[in-house]
Amino acid sequence: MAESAPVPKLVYLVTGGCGFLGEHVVRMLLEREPRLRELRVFDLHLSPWLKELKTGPVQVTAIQGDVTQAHEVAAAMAGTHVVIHTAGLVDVFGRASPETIHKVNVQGTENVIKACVQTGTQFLVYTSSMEVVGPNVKGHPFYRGNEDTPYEAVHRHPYPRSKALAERLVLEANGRKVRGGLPLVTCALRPTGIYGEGHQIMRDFYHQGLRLGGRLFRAIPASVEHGRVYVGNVAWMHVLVARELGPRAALMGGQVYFCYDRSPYKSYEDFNMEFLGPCGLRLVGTHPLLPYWLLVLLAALNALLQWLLRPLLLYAPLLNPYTLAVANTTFTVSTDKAQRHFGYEPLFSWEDSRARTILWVQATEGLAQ
Ligand SMILES: NC(=O)C1=CN([C@@H]2O[C@H](COP(=O)(O)OP(=O)(O)OC[C@H]3O[C@@H](n4cnc5c(N)ncnc54)[C@H](O)[C@@H]3O)[C@@H](O)[C@H]2O)C=CC1
Ligand SMILES: C[C@H](CCCC(C)(C)O)[C@H]1CC[C@H]2[C@@H]3[C@H](O)CC4=CC(=O)CC[C@]4(C)[C@H]3CC[C@]12C
Repeated sequence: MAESAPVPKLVYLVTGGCGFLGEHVVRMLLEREPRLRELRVFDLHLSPWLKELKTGPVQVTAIQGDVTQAHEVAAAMAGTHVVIHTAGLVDVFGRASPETIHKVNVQGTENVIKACVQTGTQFLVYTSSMEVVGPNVKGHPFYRGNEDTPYEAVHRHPYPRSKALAERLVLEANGRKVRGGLPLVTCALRPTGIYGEGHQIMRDFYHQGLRLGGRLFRAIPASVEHGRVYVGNVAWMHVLVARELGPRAALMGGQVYFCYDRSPYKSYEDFNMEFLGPCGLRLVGTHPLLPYWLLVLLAALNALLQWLLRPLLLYAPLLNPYTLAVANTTFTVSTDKAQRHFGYEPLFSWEDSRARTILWVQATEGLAQ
């Protein structure tokens, strides 16, 4: 007898579902999670493309809400089986205050955990970050590391600090009893630098290159490798983890997984050129054009200007002491933990990921910045 299709019965909620990663998670769930009955998309700002999704067989419910408001989170989560918590304030440029970053990333995550307990949501997938590990303030390289590689994780910047605190809360919550008496099963995914369709910083570099007459200038030595992962593969990992947390709770509960695929190890700038090159940009210099001490000085000057100008305007350039340190420290992962624990294989090859990203950069040409 032919096997019948599974009856869709699960309700998922994606926080931050209108963000760069969140949108890919939402679309991936609709494409590849046959057990889905309803998908709730929770975000501070709802995107217009959500309307297009409302015509399919899965009920898509858009919920405008704020993760820092416990009652809004609890109301949105009532009756959900799985929550994928991607919402966060991704700010390493000094746009938001450290307090706001903490509030959204840590308190927001606390609210999600509390809501799981209160409403009986049994599965929580948290989008953490490689930044939870490093690079640390000492600039130690993390070369082809995995989830068990010893590394001195010391953070001073509000963003990695907030992600580390939030991740700890999520992992500690594993096993806590939720409403109805079942144990909460949690796990955290740590993407390295995500790239792909919708990546704002890639778009910024592209427009910067266009303004500079089709050129970008090398600032970081080509020998410094930076881990990158395609957004579609990160989304796919979230979908798989959410699916497997139930059947493999004993193995996966309370675990962390780096998000990885077969994107090549390269410096941040050389990697970007994989996409920006075919779009007509050129990276000038085989070595950094400015000496490192001068970049350090410029980064410090930017930080000072940011502080001085704050009462008048927001000055938040890409170069600051923190971004320079991250870009200038080798951080790459090499692991198969996700494959061993829940059968993850990248859904998109490097060639596909590259082609999709190039098409997207080309399509952004001429768009307002
Ligand atoms: N972009 C990257 O390279 C990496 C990102 N991550 C993590 O992935 C997650 C998603 O990041 P991206 O998609 O890049 O950022 P994003 O800024 O594009 O998306 C974040 C989403 O969260 C929403 N959000 C922010 N504050 C909120 C609040 N108070 N209540 C409800 N929604 C709120 C935003 O409106 C946005 O739609 C974040 O948790 C981030 O820390 C981790 C590693 C790398
Ligand atoms: C903006 C940086 C590159 C500019 C370098 C300069 C000024 C010399 O040209 C980006 C270099 C590395 C990026 C970060 C990294 O990919 C890890 C991240 C993980 C996250 O969770 C959030 C984003 C980020 C911190 C990412 C941010 C931009 C860079 C610092």
